[in-house]
Amino acid sequence: MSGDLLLWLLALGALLALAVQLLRFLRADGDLTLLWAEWQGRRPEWELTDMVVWVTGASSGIGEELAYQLSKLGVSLVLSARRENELERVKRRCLENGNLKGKDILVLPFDLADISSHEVATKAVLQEFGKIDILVNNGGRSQRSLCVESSMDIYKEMIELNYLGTVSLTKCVLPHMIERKQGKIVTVNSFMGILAAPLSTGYCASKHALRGFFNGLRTELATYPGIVVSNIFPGPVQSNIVKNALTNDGTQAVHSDVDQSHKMATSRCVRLMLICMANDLKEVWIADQPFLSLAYLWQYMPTWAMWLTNKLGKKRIENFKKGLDADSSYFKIWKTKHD
Ligand SMILES: NC(=O)c1ccc[n+]([C@@H]2O[C@H](COP(=O)([O-])OP(=O)(O)OC[C@H]3O[C@@H](n4cnc5c(N)ncnc54)[C@H](O)[C@@H]3O)[C@@H](O)[C@H]2O)c1
Repeated sequence: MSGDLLLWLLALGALLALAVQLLRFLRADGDLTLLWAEWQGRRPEWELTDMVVWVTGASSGIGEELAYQLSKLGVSLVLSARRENELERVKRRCLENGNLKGKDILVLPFDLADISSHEVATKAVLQEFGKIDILVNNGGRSQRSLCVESSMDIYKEMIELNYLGTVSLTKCVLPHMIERKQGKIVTVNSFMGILAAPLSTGYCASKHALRGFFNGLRTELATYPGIVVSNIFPGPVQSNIVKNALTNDGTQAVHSDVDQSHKMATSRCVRLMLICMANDLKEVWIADQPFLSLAYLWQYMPTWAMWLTNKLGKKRIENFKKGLDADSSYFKIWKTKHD
């Protein structure tokens, strides 16, 4: 074989490999480290058993699904949110479908925004189970309103609930983890903590603040390698987040029956969250395309990303003004199903 032909064949092979990787990326629903961990890393079924896991926002959406998947792993669960009856419903389903007994699940209602309740809640968990292995800071609320039309109450609530509530609960649990020199602090952030979009200025601010806080905290805990701080950044996921979002004057709600078919299935998002926890990953991105690509664009080519987001943002505002879910009508073609 001539040297030229060999070179051509090698180049063709490299191009094919590149095309395969590109196709893979187009179907990816998580960042590359996370997908590698899913393929080659530790399984949640091996790593997360016999642990005490405290999940906030466990009455709905991502937190509720997390409770169901964790209950199958044989952990002890603490379920928190404000509504006790909803938490009891989740507990019943965990017992029906999981491997747990009644004594393995503590229902602990409290308001995340009421930081005076956090110390008492933490003591209650320690009294019941004697330790906290994983704190999942998941509880939170979104926003659907334009800045010029939003009252300051919205910005106050976003910061008090999403940011200060999470910081406060973490500060209550931290001394216990430091004493044991181990633990995982897992925070459900959002793509809105990496990028930004119209209608969510207060929400974006609270999630960007969380990213800064936990990245800073991790550096302070460098002398405790057994304490892992993980930030999880999901894109759009099926849940009640839009239904419960704060609007202009701080009252509920956008609209009750939103089409969520363009969003990632809650079960898939939670499975990837468990992979993150089992492998002690520090930052993970979870989203279907094209949302995932948008995060990469914001990270590596911010000026282009902002130009594109402005274009898409116009449609987002139009949708909102028509009473549709802001993202519902223009990302459907990319939907990939995982259920
Ligand atoms: N669903 C998405 O598209 C998406 C995307 C990125 C990030 N997130 C984040 O995921 C987390 C869970 O949201 P979700 O999508 O499951 O929404 P959801 O509305 O279905 O669930 C939110 C949970 O937080 C609880 N909560 C709200 N306010 C509270 C308060 N004051 N005190 C205690 N608990 C409170 C709710 O009761 C509920 O259990 C949130 O932090 C959200 O910002 C969601």
